[in-house]
Amino acid sequence: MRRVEPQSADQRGEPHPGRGRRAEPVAAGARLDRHRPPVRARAGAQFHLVELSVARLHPQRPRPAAGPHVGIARARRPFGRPPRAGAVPQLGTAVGPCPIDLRDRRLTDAGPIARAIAALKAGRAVRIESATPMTVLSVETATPQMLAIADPAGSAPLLISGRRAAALSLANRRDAADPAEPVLIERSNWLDVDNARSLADPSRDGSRAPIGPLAPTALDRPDEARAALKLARLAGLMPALWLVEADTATGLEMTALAGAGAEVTEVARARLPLEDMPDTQIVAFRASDDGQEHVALIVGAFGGKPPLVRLHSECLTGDVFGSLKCDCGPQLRHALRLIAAAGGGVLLYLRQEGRGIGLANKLRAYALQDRGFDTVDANLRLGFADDEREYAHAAAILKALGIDTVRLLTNNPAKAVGLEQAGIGIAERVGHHMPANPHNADYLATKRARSGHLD
Ligand SMILES: Nc1nc2c(ncn2[C@@H]2O[C@H](COP(=O)(O)OP(=O)(O)OP(=O)(O)O)[C@@H](O)[C@H]2O)c(=O)[nH]1
Ligand SMILES: [Zn+2]
Repeated sequence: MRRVEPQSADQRGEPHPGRGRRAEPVAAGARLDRHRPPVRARAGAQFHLVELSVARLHPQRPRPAAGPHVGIARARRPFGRPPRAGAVPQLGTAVGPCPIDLRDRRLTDAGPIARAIAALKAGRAVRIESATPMTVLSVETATPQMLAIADPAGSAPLLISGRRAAALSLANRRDAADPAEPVLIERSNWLDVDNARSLADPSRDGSRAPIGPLAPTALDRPDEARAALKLARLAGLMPALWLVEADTATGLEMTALAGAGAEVTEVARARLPLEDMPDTQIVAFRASDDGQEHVALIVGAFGGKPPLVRLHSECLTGDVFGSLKCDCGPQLRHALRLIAAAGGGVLLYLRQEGRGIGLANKLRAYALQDRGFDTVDANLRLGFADDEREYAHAAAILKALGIDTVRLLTNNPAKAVGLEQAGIGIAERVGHHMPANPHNADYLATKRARSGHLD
């Protein structure tokens, strides 16, 4: 195992104190694949996540050399903890350098869910460890070779979301036709990697030759199946997984814990003068569970009454490219102007692209909209709920900034409810309407008619 040498201790007090300081050797026996005690998942079930490497699944293959690793700084007093009342950093306040407790850690020592997400995206198997473990591979990313290694008997069934099953007209053939419940489809010899992908991908619904018969079968581990499908969503993948039975005795490569709660850590802060808002700071927060990096823009100085806060969900197409299909770009810029006009407040830029289904899935939804589906039905057809966003990270960031009650800028009551359930008081909901254009008028009407958005 190769390790980057620690830097000398005399760097203390220099502009980046602590970086590389006091790196300690890895404790004897410390291994990536060590088991840690389980923690209670938010849903109430106890899971570990285990990534299975090709090397472990296929012992004849030579193991790659251990990669280089460096120490990663960790704040002694996590920034994620709320500061004292009245101690909200104001503009102009120097932030940092902060005391850091440097542990020697692998760069891959990210949150457990983050590692499982990376594994699924890379086409590797992830085991959801519980009393009845479940090992899955993404239908979207697993190669035929990987599937053959993880499932040499070729018997792995296909796990899809209940909503996708309904779109495939399988719902009425299940015991419980609850769209939130995953569905397991029996393996048959025609169900190969390509056919499974075309089953999962609604853009191929109209073009693929009929495939089947599809035989839904009993699902004995619904909690694990739901957790696995949620992981696929967090990875921005289609909700379809191969359920493989790998050798659990020797298959461990990397152990992680799921459901560690919604902790966030402030990782960087800087001034970011914006047009007409020179007194703005940008703060990056990293979530401990899925590793997602969210951003807070602190505009002006706020204090006293509950600040005006906007939770903006990432929309690459609208925010960056100025897409006319939605109202995100104008909403983002107008929210900042409103916050500045109110004397200060916070905009959270949350990495919830596509209402929580990820960019590729949102673009799949757009392709369905090109074929006549509205924004809600497109999500359902893909196998997702209309809105998959959660607000625990947003609430944790607000608390880290010393905010526990807000005036929330939104037309979406579900957003206010979600934030309130995550522990933030809503003193007032402030409407946030943008004029419609010919390309988004139907979209905005659908959100009012079907998603509960207020006029
Ligand atoms: N899945 C999907 N996501 C979309 C679509 N159009 C925009 N989005 C995403 O929706 C999110 C913005 O949410 P909106 O529903 O416009 O607004 P809201 O946040 O619910 O409500 P407001 O607070 O009133 O703006 C962003 O993450 C966009 O990427 C779409 O057609 N399908
Ligand atoms: Zn948008």
